[in-house]
Amino acid sequence: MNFDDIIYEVSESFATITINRPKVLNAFTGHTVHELTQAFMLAWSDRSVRSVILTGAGDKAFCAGGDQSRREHGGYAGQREARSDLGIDIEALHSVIRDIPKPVIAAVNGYAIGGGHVLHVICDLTIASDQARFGQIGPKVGSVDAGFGTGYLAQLVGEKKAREIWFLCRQYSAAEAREMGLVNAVVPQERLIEEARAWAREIAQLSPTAIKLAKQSFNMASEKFRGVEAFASSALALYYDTDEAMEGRNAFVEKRRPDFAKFVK
Ligand SMILES: CC(C)(COP(=O)(O)OP(=O)(O)OC[C@H]1O[C@@H](n2cnc3c(N)ncnc32)[C@H](O)[C@@H]1OP(=O)(O)O)[C@@H](O)C(=O)NCCC(=O)NCCSC(=O)c1cc(O)c2ccccc2c1O
Repeated sequence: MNFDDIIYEVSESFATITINRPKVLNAFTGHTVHELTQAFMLAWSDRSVRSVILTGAGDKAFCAGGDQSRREHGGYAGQREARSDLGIDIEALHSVIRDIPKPVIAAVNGYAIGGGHVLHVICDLTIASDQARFGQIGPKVGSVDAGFGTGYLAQLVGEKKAREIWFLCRQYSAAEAREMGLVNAVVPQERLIEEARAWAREIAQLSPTAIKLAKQSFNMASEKFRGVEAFASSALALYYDTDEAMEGRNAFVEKRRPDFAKFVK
């Protein structure tokens, strides 16, 4: 199947999905998210695929989140075909990554920021290049990924650390991410994809049914965040309609610091 914003490949026992918008650090639009969801569905139905590797094109970024150049008051422009009020069906993508009964390995080759960070958080396993950078950025650009991006993140790294990640919007190195339990392994950039493939080959030696049951069982403890995310998406659409949220988006596009002072209530 041909895609515009992603590359979908199957070889040996695994599928590799590459977000292919390197000029904008692999930031996603509604169309990108739709294609990613379709690719995961293909991998799900292909019995030769035993795991999925998700990565980004180029050597700078895994994914820098929502494409801010497409964002306007209320959501993402020109993408009203999406079911979500936001113009991006991100919940469908998050759901398919969790529901596909095969391990999803994020191979993080650079920035995993904002909604791009949430994508790797949701993946079952994360292998990071030593050049990778991790962080949430919503409160700087007038956005928030509540649900898996907050609650499930806290399950992984602990409440204090998750709150730090969101309330300070700092970036963390691969070594720091490893230290806080956010990633499984760190390898030199040039070995990243080969390492992810080696993990995929190991998985292919194991019982697919046991893996499926294990994944579904792990998911149960965080299932409540799906409901939180649905509610949060509706809230986010209302927030995106405010001048406060637009100040964050505009500051990024205009390459200046945001000024949120006048929005304190
Ligand atoms: C990631 C960075 C910290 C990297 O900084 P650096 O200085 O190394 O690189 P540049 O900033 O110069 O970036 C190079 C080039 O890429 C463009 N770019 C980068 N990120 C984006 C982006 N997200 N959208 C559009 N364009 C982007 C940048 O403008 C440069 O282009 P030039 O033409 O000037 O060369 C830094 O880039 C950074 O902080 N990026 C912004 C990250 C960001 O704001 N992400 C969005 C957060 S909100 C979000 O992700 C989100 C998540 C969801 O789940 C949603 C769900 C539903 C709806 C919306 C959602 C949503 O918005």
